[in-house]
Amino acid sequence: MITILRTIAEVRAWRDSLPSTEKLGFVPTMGALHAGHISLMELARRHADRTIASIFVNPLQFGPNEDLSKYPRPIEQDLALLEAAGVDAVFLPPVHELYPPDASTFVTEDSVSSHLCGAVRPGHFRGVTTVVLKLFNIVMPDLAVFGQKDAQQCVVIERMVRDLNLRVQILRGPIVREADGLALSSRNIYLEPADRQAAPAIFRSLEAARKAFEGGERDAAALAAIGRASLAGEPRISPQYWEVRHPQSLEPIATIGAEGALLAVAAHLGNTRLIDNLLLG
Ligand SMILES: Nc1ncnc2c1ncn2[C@@H]1O[C@H](COP(=O)(O)OP(=O)(O)OP(=O)(O)O)[C@@H](O)[C@H]1O
Ligand SMILES: CC(C)(CO)[C@@H](O)C(=O)[O-]
Ligand code: BAL
Repeated sequence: MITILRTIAEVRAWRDSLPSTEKLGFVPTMGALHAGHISLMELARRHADRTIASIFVNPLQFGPNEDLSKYPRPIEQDLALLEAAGVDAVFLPPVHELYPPDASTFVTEDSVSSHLCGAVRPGHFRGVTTVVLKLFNIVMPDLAVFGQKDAQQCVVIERMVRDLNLRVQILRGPIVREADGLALSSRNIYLEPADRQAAPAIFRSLEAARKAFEGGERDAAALAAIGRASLAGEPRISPQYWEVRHPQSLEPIATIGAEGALLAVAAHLGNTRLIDNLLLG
């Protein structure tokens, strides 16, 4: 049976009960679990002796006009999926357990957070770094797993771990996709049928740029133009950004060199905002 932990004290007692020789793997999530999340649980299980997940829809990373209140919360189904995946424990804190009403200490990463999603979701990564550091301090994992689907989030967390000397190893899990290429996301359930049909055009636009890269194109502006033109063919999709960036600094680049590049897209389909990306080189 999976152990359900709702308070910080319960997590600490569970953590303290583990043999000190055992390695603990941690997978933070916002729930509404799908096969992408489960692949991260499996990755954690392969690299650790015990695995703990968290499910917490973190209010601090949602903007005032975002989908915090309607974010899906199918908790019984999530627990069944975690149990079936062989996860040992799950932390399900209520909001007041993590955020006292007068909380006044927050974590801000000032460089890689400012690009891409950070530029269009002000305060989002401050919410992510704050909650992830808090979760790390509560769970004290040896390793933590994040999905490449949220590529910028991976870069931000890796930077925080480096800059703050956190003793946790970060692993990235590859993007799990539907058969038609759409990256799995908890937000896909918001899509109207016609938007769901249109959505794989996002991945196709990344693939179009990858094909050009494999054909020898190294000019970042040319690759971005190919990706944007491909996406422009799908009228139901309104791109927010389609960028070619340095994979670690997330700064714009002119030419793709030995370090490769991150192709990153965010787009709206109706009221639903989806992101996707692809690493080159
Ligand atoms: N398709 C996927 N493949 C691999 N990992 C994923 C995938 N989707 C999400 N993840 C990862 O799961 C972790 C928890 O993410 P989260 O709970 O926000 O799910 P999500 O499906 O990305 O939801 P959202 O729709 O809010 O973006 C993150 O590390 C995220 O990168
Ligand atoms: C890492 C995370 C669980 C922090 O709330 C969230 O941003 C997510 O689900 O990717
Ligand atoms: N996986 C990203 C969480 C968010 O969009 O808030």
